[in-house]
Amino acid sequence: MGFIMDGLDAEDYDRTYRDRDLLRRILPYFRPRMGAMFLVAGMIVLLSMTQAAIPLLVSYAVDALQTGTIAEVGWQLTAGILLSGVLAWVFNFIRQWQSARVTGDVVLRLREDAFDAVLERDLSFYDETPSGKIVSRVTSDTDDFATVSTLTMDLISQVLMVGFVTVLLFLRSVELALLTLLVVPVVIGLALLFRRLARSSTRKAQRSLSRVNANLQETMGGIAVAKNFRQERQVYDEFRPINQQSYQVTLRQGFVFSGIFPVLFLVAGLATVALVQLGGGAVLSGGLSAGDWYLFLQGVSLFWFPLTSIAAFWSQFQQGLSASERVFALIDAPPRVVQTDTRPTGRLAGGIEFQGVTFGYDPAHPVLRDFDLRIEAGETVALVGHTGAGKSTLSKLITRFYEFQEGRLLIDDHDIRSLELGGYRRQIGAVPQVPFLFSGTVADNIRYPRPDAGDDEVAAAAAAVGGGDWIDALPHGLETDVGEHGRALSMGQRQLVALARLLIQDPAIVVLDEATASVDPLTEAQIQEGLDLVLAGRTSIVIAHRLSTIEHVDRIIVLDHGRIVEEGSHTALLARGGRYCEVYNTYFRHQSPNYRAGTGFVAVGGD
Ligand SMILES: Nc1ncnc2c1ncn2[C@@H]1O[C@H](COP(=O)(O)OP(=O)(O)OP(=O)(O)O)[C@@H](O)[C@H]1O
Repeated sequence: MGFIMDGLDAEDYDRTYRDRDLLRRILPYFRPRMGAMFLVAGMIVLLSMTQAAIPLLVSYAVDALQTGTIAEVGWQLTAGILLSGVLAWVFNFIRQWQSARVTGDVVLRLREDAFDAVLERDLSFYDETPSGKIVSRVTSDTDDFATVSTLTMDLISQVLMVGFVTVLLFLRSVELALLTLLVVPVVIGLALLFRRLARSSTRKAQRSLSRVNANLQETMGGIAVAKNFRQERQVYDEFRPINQQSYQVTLRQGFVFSGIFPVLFLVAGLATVALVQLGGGAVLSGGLSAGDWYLFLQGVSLFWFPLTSIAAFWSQFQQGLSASERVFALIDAPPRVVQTDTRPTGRLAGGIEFQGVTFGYDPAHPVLRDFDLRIEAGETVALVGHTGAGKSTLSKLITRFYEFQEGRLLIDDHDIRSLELGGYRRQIGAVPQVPFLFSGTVADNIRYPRPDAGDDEVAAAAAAVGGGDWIDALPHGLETDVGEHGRALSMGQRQLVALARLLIQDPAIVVLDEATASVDPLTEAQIQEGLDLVLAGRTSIVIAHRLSTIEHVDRIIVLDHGRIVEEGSHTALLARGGRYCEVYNTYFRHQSPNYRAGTGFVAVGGD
């Protein structure tokens, strides 16, 4: 079938499934509802039979009119038509109801699996895939897949109906049946032509819509910056042509979709004219009864409807199949971080050793080459270096968010790949520059790593960080709502919450990316106190941005282009006058209370 990635650029993990494989992936979702599926199939057969019975009964009535026997059989035929109508309604109701249940169940489980797969993905997956695209796989793609199941059931019902009508027509008159069948190639030709037009216009419409979504997402994400620079007009001007393009493309799609039915009806009308003409002549010459003639005229429309709807929904059908392919590709994407064993970690001491590690986000362009570094258990290490030096990369390998290509990374002398990942991660406290807070209260956020932590524990952790004064500044203390992403708290407060959260987690290793955003001196002092408390007794790797941190750590590691160029204590490195002094002059010196602009650079005597 060669499914096409309609409207979405292929991602790295996308794959093309053979029809057989796709079917094998799809079927298990329907299996638990087999009973309901059989019921639906039964209803479809019965519905098609009762629907085909109505024109048949009417044709008998027409014959009875012609032969003058209507008075005798009229009421029976009327009752038959009424009964068929009622039964068709009942069968259709059961069919729709049951298929809605089946489809609903399938989407429910598919979406759960897709969401589960998303949660299991490595961090690299999130770096590489725009979040909007992941969301659309879990939501609209699973919906599109549901459309396929509904359409498949409709399709089966319509094909059955065509089958019944064809048999009926042949039973009544082989010539006229063949004449009716003559229009089939015409319809199929038109359907194929339409399929091509519809698919191309649908794909364009999807793409233009995803451009609108992407633009909206970016605008909302950067709205503060846009407002700050008073760029609302420019943002609007950028949005307008994208929106207009979407309008034009959707209009074209509407034109194509609305164009096909009049054309198909025209062909149906021409076929009906031919049947009226030929059939009417046959009735007059006595070769055909009036009832048969009526049945054939009805047959054309009974025939026509399924064929046209198969044509009309073909593109939707394909779209749904490729949607299912996208969802399964997401579920089946192989993890990059692979553990070779599940060694229980117990309580880690926290020793870390990189042995000849080579790593690149893109393996062809390594960020770290043959990298060696040993961090003793309980040591506090500051990583410094210019932007892009590889500081965050080191922390991402320690947190096991990324897989390295060569070398070994040892944790307490055990290969990191041999550890039970869940247990290991629970012992790693990672704090990003801008701590992420989830919607809820301050207390909820502090409790996040250990939901069973009692109120006392949470209050004690909050009070321990920075002396706890910061809690008094919150309108409702620990019960203050943090707002979306913690926006209702100041940057300093968010950092304090993150530190209290770390106390509750009680990790053996802390990986902390210090905030670059400056906070007021009081909060700064509170954060410093909090840090001292949180880092004590743990192995800590701090991507340092504050002078007070680098002055107090056990060892500073200066990175440049993924290599260690210097290491030692703050005073020793300053005395050496090497690369550290450059970094110090650039990033830290101005934070010193003795700093005067333009004076007092530390002499750089190194390379
Ligand atoms: N997700 C990513 N995908 C591809 N390349 C990346 C990714 N993250 C970082 N890099 C690249 O890896 C190199 C090291 O980046 P890293 O983030 O480790 O630097 P850093 O020292 O932490 O810088 P900064 O202080 O600016 O955060 C850079 O060249 C960067 O472009």
